[in-house]
Amino acid sequence: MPLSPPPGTRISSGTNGRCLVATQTYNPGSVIATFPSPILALPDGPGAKTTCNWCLRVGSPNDSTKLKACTGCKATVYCDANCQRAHWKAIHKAECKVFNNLQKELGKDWLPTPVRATAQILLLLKAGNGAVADAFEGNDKLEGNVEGFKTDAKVWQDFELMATAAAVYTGSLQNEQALNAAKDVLCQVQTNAFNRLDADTGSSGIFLDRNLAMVNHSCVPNAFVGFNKRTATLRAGRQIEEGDEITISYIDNSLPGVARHEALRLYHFQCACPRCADKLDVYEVCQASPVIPLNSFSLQPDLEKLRNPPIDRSKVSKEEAEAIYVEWYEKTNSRTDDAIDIARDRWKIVKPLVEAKMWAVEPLPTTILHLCNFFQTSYKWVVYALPLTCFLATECDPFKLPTPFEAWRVKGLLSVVKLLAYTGELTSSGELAKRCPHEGIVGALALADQVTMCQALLHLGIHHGSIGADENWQVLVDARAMLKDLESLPGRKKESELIQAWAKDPEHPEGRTFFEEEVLKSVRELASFTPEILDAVLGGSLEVARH
Ligand SMILES: C[S@@+](CC[C@H](N)C(=O)[O-])C[C@H]1O[C@@H](n2cnc3c(N)ncnc32)[C@H](O)[C@@H]1O
Repeated sequence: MPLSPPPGTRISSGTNGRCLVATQTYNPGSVIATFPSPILALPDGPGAKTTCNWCLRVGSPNDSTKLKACTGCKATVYCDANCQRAHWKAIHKAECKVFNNLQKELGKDWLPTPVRATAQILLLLKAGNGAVADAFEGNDKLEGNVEGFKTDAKVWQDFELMATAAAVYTGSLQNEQALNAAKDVLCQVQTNAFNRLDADTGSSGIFLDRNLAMVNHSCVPNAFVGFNKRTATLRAGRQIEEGDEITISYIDNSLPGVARHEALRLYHFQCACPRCADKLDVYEVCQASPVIPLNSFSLQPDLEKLRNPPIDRSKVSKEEAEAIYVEWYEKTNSRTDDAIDIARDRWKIVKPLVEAKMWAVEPLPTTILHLCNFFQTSYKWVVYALPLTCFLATECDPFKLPTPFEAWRVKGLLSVVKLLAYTGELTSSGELAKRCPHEGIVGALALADQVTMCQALLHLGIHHGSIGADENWQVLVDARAMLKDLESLPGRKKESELIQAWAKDPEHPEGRTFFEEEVLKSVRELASFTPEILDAVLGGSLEVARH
């Protein structure tokens, strides 16, 4: 069967191989296509025992609906009999034997993700699955970049081992030709499968759909992909005109060039997008972004600031910024010692970016996020995480990701809500001052209407989350439930009406003033403590408990 591009698109061929082209216009956020029947959708290696192997729901320890193991191999788990039956029919009937042999012969009960994915494809080919044969062996087969992978001796050695393992476990290793076929499949999987990064849980798995795999990469893409269970959705990130090539980013495109090019090595091409060609940093990409106006309904509605960020470029050149990233990564990324010691060493490295106020240039936002995560795991310091999340949501994320409906922007907003719900309780029980020695934070929270703040942030998160993600995204479901609870609180009629008026029309005069006075002002005040907290904690003058 030839490729069948979704309605509203066509497949074209050019210098970058095949690509997907729009045959109609798409507005920012509109769905271009959904892909509900992937060839591969599996959890990461050991995740096979903690994630439903069919619908990919991640189990959690406090989950009331426990995942049940396959009684045959005990190596895969499922939500219920329906998920198990569907997986059995699709692949597990053949795969169950593989896991059984693996346990008998090697005492192992999981396979590394690329090995399991390759094994699944080999089993489906063996069973005569036509769609899989078309995708992996037909005239229009998936790109594998085999010659490219061979040029890196270390990578190729790993690939030979993984392909051999998949061929042995599936009983396909009859001869040299069969081994080469397994290597081809592995290369095709590596080139075309998506890391199914789950914005709820962060846990990933992989996903491969033959038509979705036709979308090429750009570091300034016009579309993005989201995952929900076994379905991928391709959405426009900005306006796409008829005839435009649809592009997505295969990597974290907010990273500096040096890191993006390293991540793209796996795909064997030199990216020639404007971001790479003109060596643009995040601020320059943001300044040129056509979606800036969408931020008028966001926590950074100052569009002028997005167009002219208050940074001092004379303090750090682009080359220096890239060198900072490399030093940060090489010196601290693989360390496993005390989180605070690592964070302090990172702080020394990122200092020039701080002086230049380039808060959105990586690795500065990640350095702040790591400290924020550290605070959140500590009973004594958790309140300090609030200013940091406010800062990330106003000074980092909007510049890194100017599209306000991207899942990570929405998640950033909702992290502020979670912390406000916590500090709100501490404030009303009179515990806040006892728990938090920072007078500025305590004072700001005493004056703030934390319920109104949560309510406004939930409106923002629900509005943008509904554009950028599926309606049943758990983050959205939870946000809606929380908003409903807050809106039913007694004695808050006036506040609720004003926030609802603003949410309906961000230019509503009283609604907008109320949002600016009661929400933005407090968020900005809390965020303003961040540089000083970072300096005190990471500079070493304020001792924090170690883990
Ligand atoms: C997922 S496939 C995309 C479809 C591919 N063009 C094809 O014809 O099958 C990924 C491969 O497409 C090519 N590719 C994707 N984006 C590219 C780009 N921006 N420039 C050059 N090649 C690109 C690379 O060979 C990459 O490994």
